[in-house]
Amino acid sequence: MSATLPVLPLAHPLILLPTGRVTLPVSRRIGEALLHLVQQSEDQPIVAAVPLTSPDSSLYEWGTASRIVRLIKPPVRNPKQPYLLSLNGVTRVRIVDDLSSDLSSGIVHLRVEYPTTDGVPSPENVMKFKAAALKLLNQLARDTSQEAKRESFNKVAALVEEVSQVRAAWIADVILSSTNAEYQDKLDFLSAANPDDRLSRATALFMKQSSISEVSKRIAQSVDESLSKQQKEFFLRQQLAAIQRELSNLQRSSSPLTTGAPSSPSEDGRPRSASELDEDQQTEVDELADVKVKIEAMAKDSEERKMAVREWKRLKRIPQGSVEYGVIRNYLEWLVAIPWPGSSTTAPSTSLETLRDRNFLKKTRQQLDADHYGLEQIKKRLIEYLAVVRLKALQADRETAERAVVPQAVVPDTASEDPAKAASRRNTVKGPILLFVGPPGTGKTSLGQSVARALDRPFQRISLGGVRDEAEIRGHRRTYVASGPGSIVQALRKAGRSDPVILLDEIDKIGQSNFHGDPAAALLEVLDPEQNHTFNDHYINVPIDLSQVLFICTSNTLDTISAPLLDRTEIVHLSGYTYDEKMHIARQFLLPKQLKANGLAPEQLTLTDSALIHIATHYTREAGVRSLERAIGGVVRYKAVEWAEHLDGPADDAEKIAKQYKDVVEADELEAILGIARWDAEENEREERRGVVYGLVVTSMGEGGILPVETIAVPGSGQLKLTGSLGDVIKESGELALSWVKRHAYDLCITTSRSQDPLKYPSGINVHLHLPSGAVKKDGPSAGIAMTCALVSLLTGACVPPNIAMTGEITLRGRVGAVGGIKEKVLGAHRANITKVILPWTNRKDVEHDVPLEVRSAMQFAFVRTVEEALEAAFGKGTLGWRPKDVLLESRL
Ligand SMILES: Nc1ncnc2c1ncn2[C@@H]1O[C@H](COP(=O)(O)OP(=O)(O)OP(=O)(O)O)[C@@H](O)[C@H]1O
Repeated sequence: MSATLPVLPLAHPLILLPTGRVTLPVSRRIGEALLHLVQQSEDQPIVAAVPLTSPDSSLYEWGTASRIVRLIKPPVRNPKQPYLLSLNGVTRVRIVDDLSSDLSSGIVHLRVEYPTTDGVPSPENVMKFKAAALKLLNQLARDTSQEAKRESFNKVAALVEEVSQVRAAWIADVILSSTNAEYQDKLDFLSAANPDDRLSRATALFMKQSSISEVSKRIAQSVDESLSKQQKEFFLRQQLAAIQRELSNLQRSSSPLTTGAPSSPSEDGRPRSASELDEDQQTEVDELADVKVKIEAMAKDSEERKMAVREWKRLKRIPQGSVEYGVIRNYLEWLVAIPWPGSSTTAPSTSLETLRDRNFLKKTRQQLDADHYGLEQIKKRLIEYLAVVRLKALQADRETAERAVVPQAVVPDTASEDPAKAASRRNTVKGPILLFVGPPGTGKTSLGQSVARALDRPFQRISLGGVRDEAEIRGHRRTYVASGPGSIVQALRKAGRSDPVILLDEIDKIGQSNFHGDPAAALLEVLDPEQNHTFNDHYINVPIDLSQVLFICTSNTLDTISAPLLDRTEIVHLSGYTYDEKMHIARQFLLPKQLKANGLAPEQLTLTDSALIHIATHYTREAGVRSLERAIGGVVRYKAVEWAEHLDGPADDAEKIAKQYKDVVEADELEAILGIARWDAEENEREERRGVVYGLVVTSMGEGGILPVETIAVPGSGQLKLTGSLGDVIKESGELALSWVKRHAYDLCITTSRSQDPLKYPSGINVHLHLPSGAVKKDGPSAGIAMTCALVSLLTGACVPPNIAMTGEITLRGRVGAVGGIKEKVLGAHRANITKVILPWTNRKDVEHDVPLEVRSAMQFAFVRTVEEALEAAFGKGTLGWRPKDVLLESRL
């Protein structure tokens, strides 16, 4: 039978077998011709899909009559895209026309012949075909890892088994059209129209396919084998190392005479390796053995143990030289180094014993007194705190003991215990978290150390100043190159116990949330008793229980600490020392410490009281004692050199007497030893000037001091200019002060009528108000009265003496409101030789409670309620010429 069919050439190496299906892109021209065809015919039109045997050759003699099942036009917005054509192969056709027809002009119509493809193949051929097909299909099903594929192979296999003799050739077409046989084989198969012929070709092809897949499997297997050989080698090497270790142990224990081996143990008692080249290998083995022991010591069924075992197994599988090996080993070393509470290698806690001691509080007091002078309030607070810690620990201990006594059946299962309850039980061991706030050098860190000593726990300090990256606290994930755990885990490892005292230094300087995460939030998790029993370090990746750790925080100021963090702490203020306290600290602690550090005996150097006070007043001006310690250190070092020269000096008696060593340092020698006193110059500079008044401040370091408020008048039109890195609040204080002064300019006799603006009368001026140290940021409302006094001084010409300093917020109505940091400010003023301070009336109690008597008695205090009272206290009674009160106006107001 023959017919004329439109011929679709299939680009090399595409081929469509009967029963197969293909989707291919076709050019616009062919697409349009096919579309025309589709539109013309009622049914799915038939085309002859004929392969091109090579990219530029003519048509193959055989093709497949196929139905067009779908033709997709390119989208309108992109007409250059090809058409998409889906064909379904129906039956073989042979072209009986000219095979070299010109195909470039689009679809050509050629005469084709339908060969007789039906007929029953011989049973022998069918049997062979079935066997080959089943073998291949089973093999394919076995080798594939995809479940769906396996199922479809099995289905086809079932079909093959059941297929009748008549349909056998058809199923050969089905299988071949979906397996990836070679192109040439498929072409041959296409040309086989006779069923017997088709079956025998298919059988040969299937056999070829299954032998190919067998060979490739064998290759894969041999690759696998060679890999496991590497692993085998690794294990053998490990065993070899172990055998070598045992052998050298044997050698060591037997006498050198009998063995004749020159083996001597090394200093640490380990056998010395035969060659130094083996030393590394030996330590490696020892270290790994150590890790193993520690893993075995971990609590059974604990998370950390599971993780360690898993990683250990992985380590053993990996070749020793690989990068991954190093990473896992490093991780394991960290994991086992953490003092896990349940591990038998973790140092046992002695603190419970210490807490049980009846004299615990007495001893603690003695410890605190031995380490620090003064600080009565703080020591009292610490004793209270430690008493609470003790009570709670003992209570928790009692509860545990009771739980152990109750028969097993009644004891609630800990695993099924409510986690909240478990947490609260854990929390009972702890008190609140202490936060020491104060200027540098006031003993915050050393108080933390004293607490650790009193509790007999290891002490670790983590400095948080400048920590911008969350990973510094929490560690980097293991996927990072050179990752490691965060500072908390490092501190725990160094402490070696699960209950150390950890001092988180300078929490006010921790970075805020940024693209490196939020370090403050990580810290919050560390400190929060609700969360910290499952602290998650990114590197370790096993929850770590921090509930036994006693955290103490220090900071210089409270301003930059986030509210949630503050909320979790109990604040203890250390405001700084008076001169008297500094003298005692210097004599009892700093001088002996420096003498010891510099190799002098106490009898070899004495500093007179006047010398010590001179150092404290003229060479240092700080709330704490760190500079004082440094200056004393300077004096001691100077004398140490003199002493050394004296010892090494000439033997000649006369000269020796001339170079006599003097063991006392007087105040007048200090200039020769320490240089010119820094603070002398500043004091001399302070003078009485129009428009300048001294305010009281607390710096960002928490240290009190004085700060001049300077004002000048420049020609202008009544503007106020504020400079000195001022924040919004302090700027508003400046404007408030000016408004008050303008409002009272007439009363202060600055203007001659109420309607006149003092900045415009008698001539136009601008006022420039500046707070020096321009680079330091300043803010807050407490400079209100100082600014008002400075403006009044500028506009009236009256001056405030330089020994007066003041602080206080003002309101628009002229009231003076309370401010904070009174103790720091007054102590700072005292250090700066201020003799009179003006403070808000409402801060009276702060002075009485907080300021030491020694300072109170050395200074004069003026507590004021209104700006008028402040002006009177600053300028002196009667200095400012107040106009008699305008009774009428006041009553109208
Ligand atoms: N009351 C005191 N008695 C004895 N020594 C003290 C006292 N206060 C501070 N010191 C000593 O002063 C030195 C500085 O103290 P420390 O390092 O504790 O200061 P700090 O407040 O932690 O400072 P920073 O805020 O800068 O960390 C230490 O050598 C400490 O022993």
